[in-house]
Amino acid sequence: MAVRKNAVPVKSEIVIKGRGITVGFGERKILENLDIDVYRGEILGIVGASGTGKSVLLRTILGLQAKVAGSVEILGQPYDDAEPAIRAQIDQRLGVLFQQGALFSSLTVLQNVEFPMREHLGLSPRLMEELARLKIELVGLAPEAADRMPSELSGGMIKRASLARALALDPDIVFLDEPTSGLDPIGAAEFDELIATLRATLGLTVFMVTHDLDSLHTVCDRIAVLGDRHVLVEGTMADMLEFDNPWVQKYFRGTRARRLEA
Ligand SMILES: Nc1ncnc2c1ncn2[C@@H]1O[C@H](COP(=O)(O)OP(=O)(O)OP(=O)(O)O)[C@@H](O)[C@H]1O
Repeated sequence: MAVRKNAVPVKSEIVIKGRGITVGFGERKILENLDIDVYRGEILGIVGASGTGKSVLLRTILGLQAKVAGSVEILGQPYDDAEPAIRAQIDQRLGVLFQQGALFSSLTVLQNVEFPMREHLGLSPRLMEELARLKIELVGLAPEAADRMPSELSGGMIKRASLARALALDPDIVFLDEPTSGLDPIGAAEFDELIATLRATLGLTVFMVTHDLDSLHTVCDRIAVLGDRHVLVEGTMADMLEFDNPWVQKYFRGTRARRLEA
């Protein structure tokens, strides 16, 4: 299924600005003096060899991982050292889909989607339920899925339910950690299609950690490659193909990549 990139982002407004980010565990530095910009409306794919720190970067931007040095601005405001009230305001504009979906196993899909609404919005139960059901529909789940427990869902449905929860507060930016991992190729392509559609219709900015070359080809406007503890290269797929680095060349021009181009 061909995915069209409907909304071409204008490279003007930076919505995530990371500068000099350094993160270490004990003596071991995972990220060092890393700079990153994410532009409003774009789908940015973060790639890199296993263990290069992609998830650590995502967690650091979100303030879930302590850094040794550096700063993070989100939506034009300092985020990492913001007052709790300001930070809570920014948090409401962010949605996150963690690698394993991370739904609350003891809550139904509906209750999972309602969870952030209950935390942040003072809505009546009826309105909250209506909104949550809309989000569930938005991500392509059947209405009946709302009343299922996470254990009763397929991998693809879990991803969609998690995305519905990530969208619960109408975020400006969505963070996705390997959203298509564990999905079969058709499920993965459908998920990519969903991301592209949501970006086009809701104007989302998407920060996506992925190993999925299909996603990089079909939905990402830009790609940032992590390596040697920082962003080795960032740009379009065409830029990746031109970049003179053995790992980047092998990754983007290797057998699996060539199969995609065929
Ligand atoms: N809490 C932690 N304590 C110690 N080391 C950690 C911790 N979290 C991550 N690491 C280490 O940091 C490095 C980067 O981890 P990270 O999960 O960000 O890698 P990744 O690039 O996302 O990998 P993958 O593609 O395999 O998911 C790894 O070596 C990992 O073992």
